[in-house]
Amino acid sequence: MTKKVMILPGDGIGPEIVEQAMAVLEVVSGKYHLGLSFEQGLIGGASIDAHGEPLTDETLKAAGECDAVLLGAVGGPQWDTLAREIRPEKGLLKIRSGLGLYANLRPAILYPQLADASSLKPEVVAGLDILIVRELTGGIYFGEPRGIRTLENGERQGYNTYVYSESEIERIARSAFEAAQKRNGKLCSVDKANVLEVTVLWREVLDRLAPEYPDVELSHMYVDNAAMQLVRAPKQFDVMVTGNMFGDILSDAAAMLTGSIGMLPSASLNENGFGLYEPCHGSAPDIAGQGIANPLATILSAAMMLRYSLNMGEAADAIEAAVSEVLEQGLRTADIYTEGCRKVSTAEMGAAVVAAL
Ligand SMILES: NC(=O)c1ccc[n+]([C@@H]2O[C@H](COP(=O)([O-])OP(=O)(O)OC[C@H]3O[C@@H](n4cnc5c(N)ncnc54)[C@H](O)[C@@H]3O)[C@@H](O)[C@H]2O)c1
Ligand SMILES: CC(C)[C@H](C(=O)O)[C@@H](O)C(=O)O
Ligand SMILES: [Mg+2]
Repeated sequence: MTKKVMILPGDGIGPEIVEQAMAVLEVVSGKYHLGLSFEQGLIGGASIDAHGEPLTDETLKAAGECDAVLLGAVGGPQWDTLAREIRPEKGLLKIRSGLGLYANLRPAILYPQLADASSLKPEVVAGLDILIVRELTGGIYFGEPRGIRTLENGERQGYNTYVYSESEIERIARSAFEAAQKRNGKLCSVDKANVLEVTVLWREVLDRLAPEYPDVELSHMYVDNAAMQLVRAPKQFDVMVTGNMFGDILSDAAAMLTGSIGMLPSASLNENGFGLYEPCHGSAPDIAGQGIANPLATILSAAMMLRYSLNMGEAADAIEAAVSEVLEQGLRTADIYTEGCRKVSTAEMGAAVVAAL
């Protein structure tokens, strides 16, 4: 039985890090007889250059017909001047929305070997293991109307709409409650219910569902406080659930607690468990082409793919153990480098994970 993975390397460091993750997948596929096969596609600027649009309908369809998708990153300054509709990031939004990938799981886990690389003091982050559950196909990212209009006085005005329907809130809330049940039974919902009606409704829906999950202790926090608490005392959190934009911002902040954004993987799932897997970071144009990007977030995303979408938990465990092993050996890409360690390139890090497997 073969499983087909759509590979979308994207732009910037995307192809560099995806190459390492594929090498890791090929090794585990052989070792654990997983029968993985791969199909390559274009997304982001790479697709704009080839087809004039950031994701073609054909690639979207092909991705949906695979068993899972592994993505690098999209975007870069060379496409910034294009019309808003054909920006590379639109390809990412199109695949998330087109495949119904509303549940974005972003685990921020501190590998103990990286305690010194964290932005916080080792004693504040030791043992950190947070799961951010971010709603990914709604909220202000997708709300209509949106655009830039000219007012009667000739001034231009930009506008977006922050909307969530009850059903959208309910399904992401259930994903978060269920995740909390599998972990430590603690769920913090993050909103701005002191100001925004859309998140008053968000809070109401969470409260309404809470009795169905008596083993989960639900709390609420305003997003500004949550940002502060994340960098003050992050271990108070276990599972956090929030909307699209707050989740985008909080997960980048959480990344630094683990040492680097280059360590944060993600899974984006639809209601059937079909998923797209990608690092939380972007295409890092400032270091693209230098061979120094950290491939571990992508490699860990590949592990999440094996676990969540392909039912290959043993191989996922092996990849995570191999990542831990290379960190134990003192290998560090530049972003997680601390004194006394050995600085390695993207390719060396990938090869070390393969060797550890
Ligand atoms: N999922 C995605 O594809 C995604 C996510 C975020 C940003 N973007 C896009 O990427 C482009 C650049 O955005 P940005 O600079 O704001 O964010 P970014 O995440 O690309 O980079 C932010 C900083 O983190 C560093 N960094 C990121 N990933 C790294 C890695 N694996 N190893 C080492 N260092 C790493 C970069 O060098 C940079 O200094 C933009 O076009 C943006 O829209 C895409
Ligand atoms: C590139 C952008 C559209 C994307 C987002 O905002 O979701 C990115 O920042 C992310 O976190 O995956
Ligand atoms: Mg982001």
